[in-house]
Amino acid sequence: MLQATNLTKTYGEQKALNSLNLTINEGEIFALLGQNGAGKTTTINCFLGFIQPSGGSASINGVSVAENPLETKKYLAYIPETVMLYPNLSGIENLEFFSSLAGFSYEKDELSSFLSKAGLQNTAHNQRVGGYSKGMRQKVGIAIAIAKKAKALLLDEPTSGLDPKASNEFSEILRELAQNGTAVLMATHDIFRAKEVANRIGIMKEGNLVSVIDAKEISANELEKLYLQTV
Ligand SMILES: Nc1ncnc2c1ncn2[C@@H]1O[C@H](COP(=O)(O)OP(=O)(O)OP(=O)(O)O)[C@@H](O)[C@H]1O
Repeated sequence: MLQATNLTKTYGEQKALNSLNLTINEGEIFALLGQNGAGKTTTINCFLGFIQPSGGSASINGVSVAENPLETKKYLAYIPETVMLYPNLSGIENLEFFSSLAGFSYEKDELSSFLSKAGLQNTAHNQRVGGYSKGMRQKVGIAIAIAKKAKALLLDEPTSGLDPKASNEFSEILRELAQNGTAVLMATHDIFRAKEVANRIGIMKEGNLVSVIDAKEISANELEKLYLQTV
């Protein structure tokens, strides 16, 4: 579903991303770990079409992002560290607006059911987003992904700043989305969360994907050791 082929991004002399080869299948959650500056956000931005690769390609559902950015955006949902929403609109109104941008028109009760699926408590659906906690805003981001029927979900440090319970709930919902066939690529600094939620974990260093590990085959402690040895 998500495929990087020799994907490279250079800034002057510096290789932010060096010939990345990676395939993430439907229903799979892939977590990218790596120090600040390792190339995680660059990878995500290439899939989003926010930056043009210097070489190689990123494709989604077999379609090249660089050649067909409008088409590939239809397959995608993106959750950054802080989901940007309109603070004066309610959760439902934000969801209505962002799903309409993606070409979907839903009744209020359908919008409400997407927010519930994303784990947002019913009492919050009609409240202004300006009063939401960070975790509640992230859940609206998930609801947008559900409403867009995204085939691929890209997340950049989505649980940073969430309390452990909110982070755990977030992971549960990611797993449900994956079970329904979504391919998930998540950049994170949270080794424990990566181990808990992902099927495979990649460790990046200086633009290179240096290890890819099956999450079932490693404990959180072993993963931390491997991470520290790698970066
Ligand atoms: N617009 C830019 N101009 C020049 N260099 C850039 C630009 N964007 C990113 N870089 C460089 O590319 C490298 C990879 O950055 P990237 O943001 O992908 O790292 P990251 O792994 O996401 O880090 P973090 O964990 O801090 O988010 C870094 O060395 C960064 O300085």
